[in-house]
Amino acid sequence: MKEKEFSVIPSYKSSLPPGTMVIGRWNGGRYLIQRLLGQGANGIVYLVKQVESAKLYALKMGFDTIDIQSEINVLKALQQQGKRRVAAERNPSFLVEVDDYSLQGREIPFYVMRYVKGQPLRTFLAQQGGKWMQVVGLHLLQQLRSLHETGWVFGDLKPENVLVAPYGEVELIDFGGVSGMGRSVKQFTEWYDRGFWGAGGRTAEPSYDWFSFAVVCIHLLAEDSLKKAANQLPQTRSHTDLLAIVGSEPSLAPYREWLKRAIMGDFRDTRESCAVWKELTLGARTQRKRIRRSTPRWMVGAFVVSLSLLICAVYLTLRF
Ligand SMILES: Nc1ncnc2c1ncn2[C@@H]1O[C@H](COP(=O)(O)OP(=O)(O)OP(=O)(O)O)[C@@H](O)[C@H]1O
Repeated sequence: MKEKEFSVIPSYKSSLPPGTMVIGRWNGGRYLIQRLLGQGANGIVYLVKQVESAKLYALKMGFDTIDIQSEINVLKALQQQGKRRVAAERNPSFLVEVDDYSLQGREIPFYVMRYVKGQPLRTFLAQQGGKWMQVVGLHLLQQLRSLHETGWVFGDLKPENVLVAPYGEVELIDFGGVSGMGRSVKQFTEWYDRGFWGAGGRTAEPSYDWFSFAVVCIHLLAEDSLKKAANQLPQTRSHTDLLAIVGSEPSLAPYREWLKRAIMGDFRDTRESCAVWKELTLGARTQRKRIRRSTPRWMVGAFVVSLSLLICAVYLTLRF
């Protein structure tokens, strides 16, 4: 697993102020820093304006050349595959430019990517409500599906790596953990790692991502129970704890069948996992609608009373 903490932060790892102009050493691209978007173990991400086009982008400066280069390689490969696919369903131009920036005598590698206007998954659900998991989950699985179908596994799937736009569209960010199918997962985070739960190996395969996504759901919808289970000793901790949470937490009820199958790695492929998710969540929604649409009891009562009064009135009129 990658080392995620730094004891002393050297100046090139601290963020640059807004207004700083980043000029690429090799391509000469000019980007004006607007603000910091986020900072992780691998680098710092800024919102920048490309001077030539005045367009907004996200620019990531890496702390480690090898790490950022492997991230760039994955993005490039995905880009190529995106272009090759007849109608690349998504905008293929995620990666815009790769270059180095000279700062205090150091060459800092950076890449420019599409700016994703969205909120981290946890913030989005906290603001919009847990029910949105149905929509967001499907979009996320569809993203994983296109990744898997092109031979990649996301690996380090966790709430921080998922940005959600206002209508629930999802964008995965941080491709540092993406591994080719069949290789070893190169970056992971304990709770979402199936090895941590003794539920399987760390080979990059679709089931690795299904498992992580299942834990993401449990984390966001039943956090206390997950914390309790994760804090057990490694000898006692196992995926059966996760299955028990899934079986007992009411907030997970709409996803129960999907979660159990994901934890057990029990889908044929990610296409099937999308279909099952869709069926379960759509099923739950139509059922709710049906219940909401059925005629309220008071209305039925009122109708019966009015009908009886009408019959009496007609009877009395005819009689006299
Ligand atoms: N394309 C983007 N558009 C908008 N915001 C972004 C984008 N890419 C990254 N961010 C923001 O920057 C933060 C850090 O980015 P990223 O996760 O790529 O860094 P990292 O160093 O690889 O992090 P980690 O420690 O999770 O490995 C993200 O959590 C997100 O808030």
